[in-house]
Amino acid sequence: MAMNLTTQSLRRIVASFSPARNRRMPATLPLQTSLTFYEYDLIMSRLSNDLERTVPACASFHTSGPCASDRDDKARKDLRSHARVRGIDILRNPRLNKGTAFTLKERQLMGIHGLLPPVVRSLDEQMVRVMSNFTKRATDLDRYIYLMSLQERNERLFYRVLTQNVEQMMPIVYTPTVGQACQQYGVAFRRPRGLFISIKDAGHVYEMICNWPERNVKAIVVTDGERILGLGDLGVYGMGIPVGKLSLYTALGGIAPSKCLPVILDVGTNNKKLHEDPLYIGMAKERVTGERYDAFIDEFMKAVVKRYGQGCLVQFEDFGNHNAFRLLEKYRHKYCTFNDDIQGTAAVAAAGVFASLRITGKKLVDNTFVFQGAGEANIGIAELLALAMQEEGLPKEEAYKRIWMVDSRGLIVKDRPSGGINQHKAPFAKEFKPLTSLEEIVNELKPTALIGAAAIPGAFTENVLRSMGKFNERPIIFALSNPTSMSECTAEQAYKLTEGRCVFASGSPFPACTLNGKTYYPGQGNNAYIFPGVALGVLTCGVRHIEDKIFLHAAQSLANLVTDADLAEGRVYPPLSMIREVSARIATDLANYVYSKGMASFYPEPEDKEEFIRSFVYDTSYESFEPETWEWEE
Ligand SMILES: NC(=O)C1=CN([C@@H]2O[C@H](COP(=O)(O)OP(=O)(O)OC[C@H]3O[C@@H](n4cnc5c(N)ncnc54)[C@H](OP(=O)(O)O)[C@@H]3O)[C@@H](O)[C@H]2O)C=CC1
Ligand SMILES: CC(=O)C(=O)O
Ligand SMILES: [Mg+2]
Repeated sequence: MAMNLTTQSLRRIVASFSPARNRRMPATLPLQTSLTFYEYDLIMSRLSNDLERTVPACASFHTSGPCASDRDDKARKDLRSHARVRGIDILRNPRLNKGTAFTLKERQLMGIHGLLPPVVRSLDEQMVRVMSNFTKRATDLDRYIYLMSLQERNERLFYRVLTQNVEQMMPIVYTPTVGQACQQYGVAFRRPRGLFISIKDAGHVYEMICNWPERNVKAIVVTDGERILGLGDLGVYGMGIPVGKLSLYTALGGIAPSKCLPVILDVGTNNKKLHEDPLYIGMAKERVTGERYDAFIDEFMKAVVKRYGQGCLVQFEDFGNHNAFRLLEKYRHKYCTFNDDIQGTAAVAAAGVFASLRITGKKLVDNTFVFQGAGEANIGIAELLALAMQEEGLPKEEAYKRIWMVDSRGLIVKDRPSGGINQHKAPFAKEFKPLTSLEEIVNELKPTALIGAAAIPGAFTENVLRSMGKFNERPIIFALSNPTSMSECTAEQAYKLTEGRCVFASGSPFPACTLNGKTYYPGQGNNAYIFPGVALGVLTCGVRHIEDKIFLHAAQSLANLVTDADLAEGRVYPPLSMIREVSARIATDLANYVYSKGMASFYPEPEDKEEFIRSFVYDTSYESFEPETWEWEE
């Protein structure tokens, strides 16, 4: 039963306490409440003690009882924090701070009256000020720094701004600007955000994780900074990526910020420029590799489970190729984990391909794919497309036959004189002559789809694009490399050189492009369409191991959300303005799927999956700290 905590009922609680504490009694509060600071403080500390006793660290995303919903969890956490924090410290705590939105009564109760300008503003009014400040900044990097400082100051306002202006904000907190911010992290750095664990701390990783103030973390994005977007090894400067990805966990997936932890594992950097950078904030030494590296990652994974439980999701992000695949294999059946660059990217690209088929009118198996790049992203996509073809009844070898890959040494063919074919590339190697130029490869193979993820800017040359237009009525061209500076071609080049016939998507956003009076809206083929929804589904349903079929399912779910109107405008993804809804729908579809396959561990199985999923979505409205408005279950 919900109960309103009135001054009267609070008084009753006070009466039941022992007034043994020796405290100064301040003057009674003005305004409606007649509680004294003494009474108020007593209640808060009593609540704090009770909560410490009664709110256990949740074993899963949601447990029964006090953590039944995110909102309850949050309200209790606010109470706990509130109980300990008073005065100026409230304003310094981004999770509690509401800035000028604190009411007069809250200001008086919490000891912050006079520490803010006298005006009281609503969240919407605060947003107007933020947007005005945001647009006045001279560069995107300035906007990034501005938004990060807002996140440090007032978390709810930050997320309200982000969720209500996704199209405008995503290119700043995410690709491409986050790439620039990482490159200049030494300058952009203001306050540390997330957990920095150095290999020098090996042996103490658990204790360091325990230093993180949140006790109910459910999602970690971790990197070692070796392959940050297509920008290479940025070492600890890569911390911008877990921070940015987790902002999207909350803004797009609705996972509360208190449940998210960004981590950078500092094992050094092989980027010589950083060794000489006086502003570098990490270990300016060559990367540690081999057994010591592996033991460090193992220790990290064990420490995560020890601190946050087996259900804590660990998303590997922007690891170097040589570690990404083997760590995925090592941990995928042992922990709740996935590699976003391999599996998340696979799902978003496959979804784009599935949606494209409605334009080209072809079946998946009727396509010939050429992948430029045979790394994490493209191997992931190729494998998932091969799996999708097998699901359509094609034998595995036949599926691989339709997929051609190109790496830094050229077309991947059997017994290639230049070698370099590892176990991930081998299934795609063909009996064919070795070719090195992409133009030549496209002319020989006449692919229906060309997918680039090699971080070679301009790799889709004029000749390549024209050839794609010559061989196909509706060529599929995906330029997936990030950030924008690494893109294989621009949207404009792709549309112009194929007379507006191509089906185009890019990893980083490109503006709409008008050609012969028709406007095309290029879709953003970025894993941001996948990981927030998958994470939400996995965490709420208690999925322990994230199989590839989950990503295939997410891809199909995303493709199904593309409308005919989207396709008519040239989009193979729903518009970014819909991405929050998309994430909730993917999570709901996943919930249905994982329960039907026995992959969920949260029981009893919720009847209405959509309502179940949506009940966890983080609410960006402010919590009231006026005791009269509190409600909780008895
Ligand atoms: N849109 C999205 O959602 C995502 C985009 N990406 C982007 O994809 C890009 C690649 O990432 P990832 O796959 O993880 O990186 P990897 O380092 O794992 O792979 C890069 C691949 O590119 C190949 N390559 C390098 N030079 C050339 C060349 N001249 N011609 C052809 N191939 C070449 C490499 O060849 P070799 O094997 O011989 O070294 C390797 O196979 C990045 O820009 C990244 O930002 C990544 C994840 C998600
Ligand atoms: C988008 C992403 O994950 C990448 O470019 O690495
Ligand atoms: Mg990535």
